Amino acid sequence: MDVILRAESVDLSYGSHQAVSNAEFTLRRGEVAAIMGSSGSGKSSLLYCLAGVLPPTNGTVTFDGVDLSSLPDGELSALRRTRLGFVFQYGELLPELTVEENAALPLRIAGISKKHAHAMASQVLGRLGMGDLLRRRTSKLSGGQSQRVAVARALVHRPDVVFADEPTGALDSANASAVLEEFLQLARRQKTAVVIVTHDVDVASRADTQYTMSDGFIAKRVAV
Ligand SMILES: Nc1ncnc2c1ncn2[C@@H]1O[C@H](COP(=O)(O)OP(=O)(O)OP(=O)(O)O)[C@@H](O)[C@H]1O
Repeated sequence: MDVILRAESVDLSYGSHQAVSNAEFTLRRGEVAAIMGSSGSGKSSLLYCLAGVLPPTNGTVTFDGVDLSSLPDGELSALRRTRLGFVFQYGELLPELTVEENAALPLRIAGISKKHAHAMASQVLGRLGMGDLLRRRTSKLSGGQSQRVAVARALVHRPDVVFADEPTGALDSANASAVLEEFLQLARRQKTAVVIVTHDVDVASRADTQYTMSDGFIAKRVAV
């Protein structure tokens, strides 16, 4: 399988504090990688570098053969919008919009017609068991339902890579497990690679590759 994302000798410092040191990371198309480690070990910081959200202090991140630091800001934002997806712990939906409108947002921003965008969103939402709630405002959803909408929004435009930071951390364990299973199944089905930051060993056990961070270093890499 070809490599979609690669980090080489990546450091990230916040002022004098070095949060990531000399990270080497390779992600193939369709691969699921988990990043584990104790609180403050640098997991989110590494994820932000990989996602092109924060530029590394040293080293390079290459997406589909392109060094992210070589892209002007506008091109980097466009790449993030069109080829990447993001899921966070609390979903971060727009409460005034419906389930369908929230999930369709990446397509609408890309200029796709409302009709087409909503058709694609409702298909993904259906796969996540949300087909009966398309017109509900997201302020009226349970935590598990909200997280499914966040997953649908991250996958709807069939990105190459989805970055997920503790995506089910706000859910109870039964709900977390169900949402995660659906998320990874759908990602694998559409060959979207996933980088998932998690504290949960069960979550990491479903990945193809597990990275463990300690004090900013990748201490271990295991192919499951
Ligand atoms: N914006 C920032 N400014 C300064 N220091 C930061 C900033 N963000 C994170 N840090 C520090 O960098 C280190 C790594 O933080 P990071 O959030 O990447 O860890 P993490 O492993 O994701 O932690 P957690 O599991 O608690 O979310 C920590 O010592 C943290 O305090």
